[in-house]
Amino acid sequence: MNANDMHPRMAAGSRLPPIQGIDHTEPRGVLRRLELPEHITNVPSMTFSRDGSYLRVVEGAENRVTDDSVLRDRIAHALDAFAAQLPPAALGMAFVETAGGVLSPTMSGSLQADAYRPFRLPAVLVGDSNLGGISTTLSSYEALRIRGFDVPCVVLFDNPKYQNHDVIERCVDKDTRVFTIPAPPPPPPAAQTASSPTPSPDDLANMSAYYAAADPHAARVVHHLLRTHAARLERLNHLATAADTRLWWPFTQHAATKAPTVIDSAHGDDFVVFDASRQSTRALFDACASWWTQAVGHGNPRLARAAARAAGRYGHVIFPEAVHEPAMRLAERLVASPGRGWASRVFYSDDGSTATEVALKMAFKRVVVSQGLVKPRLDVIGIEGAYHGDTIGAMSASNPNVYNDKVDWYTGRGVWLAPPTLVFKDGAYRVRIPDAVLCDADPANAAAVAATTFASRDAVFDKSRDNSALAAVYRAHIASVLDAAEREGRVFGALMLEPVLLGAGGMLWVDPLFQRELIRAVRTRKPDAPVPVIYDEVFVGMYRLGFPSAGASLLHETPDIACYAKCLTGIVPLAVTLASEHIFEAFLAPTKVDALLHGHSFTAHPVGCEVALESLDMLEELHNARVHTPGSDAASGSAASAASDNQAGAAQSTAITSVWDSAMLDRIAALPCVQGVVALGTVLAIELAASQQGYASTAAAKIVQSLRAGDGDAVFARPLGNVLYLMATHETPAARIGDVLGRVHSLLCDDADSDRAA
Ligand SMILES: C[C@H](N)C(=O)CCCCCC(=O)O
Repeated sequence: MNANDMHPRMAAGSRLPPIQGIDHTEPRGVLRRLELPEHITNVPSMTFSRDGSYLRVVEGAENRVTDDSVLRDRIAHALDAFAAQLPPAALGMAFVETAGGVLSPTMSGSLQADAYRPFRLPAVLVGDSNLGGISTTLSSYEALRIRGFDVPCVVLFDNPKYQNHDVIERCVDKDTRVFTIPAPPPPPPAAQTASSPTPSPDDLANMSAYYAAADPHAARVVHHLLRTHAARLERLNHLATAADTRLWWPFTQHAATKAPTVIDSAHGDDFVVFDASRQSTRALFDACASWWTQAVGHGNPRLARAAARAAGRYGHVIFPEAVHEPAMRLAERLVASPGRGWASRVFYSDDGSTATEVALKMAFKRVVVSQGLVKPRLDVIGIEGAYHGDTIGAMSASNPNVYNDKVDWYTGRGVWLAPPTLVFKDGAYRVRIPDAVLCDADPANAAAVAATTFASRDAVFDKSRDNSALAAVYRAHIASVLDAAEREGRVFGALMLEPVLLGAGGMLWVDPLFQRELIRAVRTRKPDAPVPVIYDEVFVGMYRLGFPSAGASLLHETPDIACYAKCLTGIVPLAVTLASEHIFEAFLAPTKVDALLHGHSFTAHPVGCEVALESLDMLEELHNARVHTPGSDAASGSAASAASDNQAGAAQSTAITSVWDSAMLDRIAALPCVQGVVALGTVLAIELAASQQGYASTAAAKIVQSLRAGDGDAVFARPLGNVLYLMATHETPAARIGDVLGRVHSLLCDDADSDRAA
């Protein structure tokens, strides 16, 4: 039976046998299953035997593939070579065969399932029909499923003695079929094979007869694989065509949407998206870190296993007046870092918005109790352009802006200060000071401070700036705004800020000196009952900028309350609000009604807590690796605060690093179409010069679309108006970051040329 007996369009099949790195010729070389066209004989360092069924890996150092990416490149090369030789519109079936078991190590020491995961090829699991085979088969099965593999079928030899397929069939998921194939005849006695390595004519005849008999069974498996493949294509096409008719996307104008991004899976830095025009998938670099949540890469098996073990142990359990290990261990971990030196309590909720809602309730109660107020109308002190979430309470802590302009219930409840911001442009870090701030400057040095620049990122964060003229200008401005507000009878309930970087507000780098002066001003206004300081670190926390707490490390001030989410887990919704003991004590009273009557059904869900613990482990390992890598930026030490030293132990005195290549940043920042660049930690923001600034601008839309096109270097980014921002993880290879930056630079240049030509 040859290939197109299987499927009218099936032209050929190929088989890439396992890579064991040893000389491997199978004496029973009669497995002539799928003929390979003559010209596919030599793929680098892989030699197909003439009969096309075997790969001979010649012993030799150059062939010991000890790097998974090299291994994957070679397999991709072989598969592309096979696909390329198929007649147009013909269907081929290629099998990449592994050996030694799903979790056996490759040359690099990684587990096979992890090494092949980026391909996420549908897995045909060869089960074990012998005693003990049910457990080995199902363990392998679960190991594949937990890593996100589709396993359309499990195939095992029929063994009437143990009937393993029966139990296996009951235990696999509904999208997996179990097939049995007649077992081959026993091999000739060992003596015989030892004396003559070539198979005896009897054995050859037996095996050929066996294969002929097994063919219909094998054909059933191949038909099933073709059906599941066709069904998968159908589902992906349905996603592409129907998504826009059923889904209601957040932050999306459906009237203006183009074809949706059909994400078939994700791994490492990439989405694997379905390209309906080619009926195939391609990789797309997730430069949005899936709304700023990704820090250790997609499809990470350690996180998947953490979720599975907690799901298995607890599922979900109620939390009020209860405790479970993951929640307790995580709370202790968070109080130690980022809460070191100030936090004592952890309140769990579901997402950034709810974490900031909880923070506001905590701060307001503290003020009411410490200042003996009764039902006051409280205002937050905040920074213009700040974003604290999409729930109405969290929105009310932001000044009127594009995100709340169309929200009918929105009532801004605060006093907001226009922030001085920084960009890197033309070789220097330039402070952009709003007129509102400058008008409080002593005219003598207004001009001087207005043109403040810095030669290095570290200099911007240096505490020695506290004695600068600009600090005095900031102090004067802050005092005048807060005095004016209090004269209007405003009562402050909290200072709430996103340390260092306003995310949704346009990736604005706020002058850390200004935020520090604001914190100090608020704390010294009523020293006996200071207004609580809230750090909304939902975006910038958890090493997004390179530190567990960006505020503590880069502003050199610790808060009273802080919120974390996003990178805390990376794969499941979980948020925390950390608080210091004096905040907690405001809720202590004989009556329940004075308690914090706020709680979500899945508060402190064990899956989220366990995943967060694993995520923190990885983030700290990556951080320590960065800090201890000789010659890395992180190792050189700098303006990051002494306070940070008390954050997560001694290792913390590190420089403000950026994963983005500084030479390429210089070139991008020098482009006329670029107003400025901000590169902090894993975040890069490119502010495009545009007549319309801000979220409503469409200045970055074109380059975002261009970036998504292409194969091999396509990039998924989301604009914030005229700001194109990109995020990487702490694991993203420098070469990949270089490719992405190169692509952005060339598109910006093309854009500039086409604008000039227009
Ligand atoms: C998802 C979460 N609400 C968040 O942090 C998003 C901020 C706003 C993003 C605006 C956008 O991408 O269009």
